[in-house]
Amino acid sequence: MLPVDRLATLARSDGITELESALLPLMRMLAELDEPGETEKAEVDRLLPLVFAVVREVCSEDYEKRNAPEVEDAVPQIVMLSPECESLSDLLLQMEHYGYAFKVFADYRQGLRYALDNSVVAVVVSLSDGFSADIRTVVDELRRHGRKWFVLSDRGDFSLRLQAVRMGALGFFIAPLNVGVLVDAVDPLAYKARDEPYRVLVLDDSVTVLAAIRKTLGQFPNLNTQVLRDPALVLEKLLDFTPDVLLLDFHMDGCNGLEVAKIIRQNRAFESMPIVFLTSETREDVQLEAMRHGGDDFLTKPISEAQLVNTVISKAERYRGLRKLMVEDSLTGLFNHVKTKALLQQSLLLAERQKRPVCYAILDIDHFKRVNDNYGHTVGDKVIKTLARLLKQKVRRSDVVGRYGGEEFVIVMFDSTPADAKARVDRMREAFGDIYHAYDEGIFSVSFSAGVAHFPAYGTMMELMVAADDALYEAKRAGRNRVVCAQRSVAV
Ligand SMILES: Nc1nc2c(ncn2[C@@H]2O[C@H](COP(=O)(O)OP(=O)(O)OP(=O)(O)O)[C@@H](O)[C@H]2O)c(=O)[nH]1
Repeated sequence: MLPVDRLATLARSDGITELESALLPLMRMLAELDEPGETEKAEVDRLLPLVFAVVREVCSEDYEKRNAPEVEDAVPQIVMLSPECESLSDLLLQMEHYGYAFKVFADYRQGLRYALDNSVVAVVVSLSDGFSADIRTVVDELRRHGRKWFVLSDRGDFSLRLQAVRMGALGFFIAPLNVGVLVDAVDPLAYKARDEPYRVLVLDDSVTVLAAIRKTLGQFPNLNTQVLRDPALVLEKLLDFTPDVLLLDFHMDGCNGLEVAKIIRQNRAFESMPIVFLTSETREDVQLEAMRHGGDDFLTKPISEAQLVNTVISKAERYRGLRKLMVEDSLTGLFNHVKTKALLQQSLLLAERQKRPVCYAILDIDHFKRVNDNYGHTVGDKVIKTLARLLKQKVRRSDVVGRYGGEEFVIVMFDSTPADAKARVDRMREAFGDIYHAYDEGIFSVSFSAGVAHFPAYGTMMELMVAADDALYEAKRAGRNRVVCAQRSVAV
């Protein structure tokens, strides 16, 4: 095997698709050669810099960071300074179910030291008698060290609220502290939206153009740029990289950008992905024709850096916004039905390729009609939102969690065995059952039932979904508040 072929095989097995794509033209050329002549040597000289550029990118720290395996986030911590430790044990348990570690200190100085020495999301300071001198010192220190803090008080008069605001309190709770209110206040601090860089794919057969665009866009940490020279690999690359914008050369060897755009648009998944043509074409009729066939914009070569960056960011931003609206369920912010199914399909394709297991769970809140009938639709909606938040906090980053409709949710767990999936969904079920939901006159709790099915034991998406549904039905029939696994095992 030639060294270049070996390198490509390694790149493929390690999932470094950029390197594999960069090596392909070189391998094709070498495969056809007996004796390299001057033209071939010149071609090798032309292709090698691209390979080296990819190797440099792959070896960079940034690439490692982007491709690093997932690390589970640490459990976010809330510190409570309150003389009434015992009465807070229930709140402590409830906060744990919402995914928080909750520490209570009766000794305010000790609590302060803990909050300063550890990474805490927020501190709740209980005032039994307004802001005493001691409490003032404590909150001054919290403020000086940039810790976020809230007041908990049994009175909420204007003058006390004013003092709290002046001392930098982020919020004011009236005792007894309602867990839902506390979670609503601290969630945005603990789970700041992760701003993933926009993904930009550039398809151009000129190494010089690719290198120049990569260099310009590479200066922006909010852009993750990958390049491709071979149009034949574009669909695979789009599936793999799912770019937010594609920069597409208008004139390439063997085919033109318009034809590539038409092929891309024939795939539903890429119907609305922005395509920006890179061209030296200035004729209006050609540009209009290209727009008619799915182009969104033109960048005329030579492209100014400012114009390139502005166009890429504005197109990617709009597409992300649009996609968010299209894929999210409006009540819970989870993936909606259509998107969840698409992601399940994607996970199964990947699992098949990589010979890895996937578990699919379907969850349904028990006797939810009664919740609506007894406490009202608004309270019912809150219960749905609470379960959504709990699931979001309990799943791994690689899992997919979606609202399938009504009071039904699904979780797709990649690389998960049935026993592992069942145990995890069971923990979610227990946590959900322990949560108190509030209505006008008191509190109540609810449970959910779930069915879990395993791929490849159930080898198609339809089989998997039907098996999980049947298992859910079985869980309901057996008395609810339980998780049932579909029983078929993998043939060895
Ligand atoms: N509040 C609220 N209720 C909803 C929503 N979507 C569906 N529902 C209600 O959810 C209830 C589902 O009830 P059923 O499917 O009969 O089942 P169930 O009462 O949950 O009983 P089991 O599933 O057999 O345990 C219906 O009353 C729907 O009106 C929603 O978005 N908000």
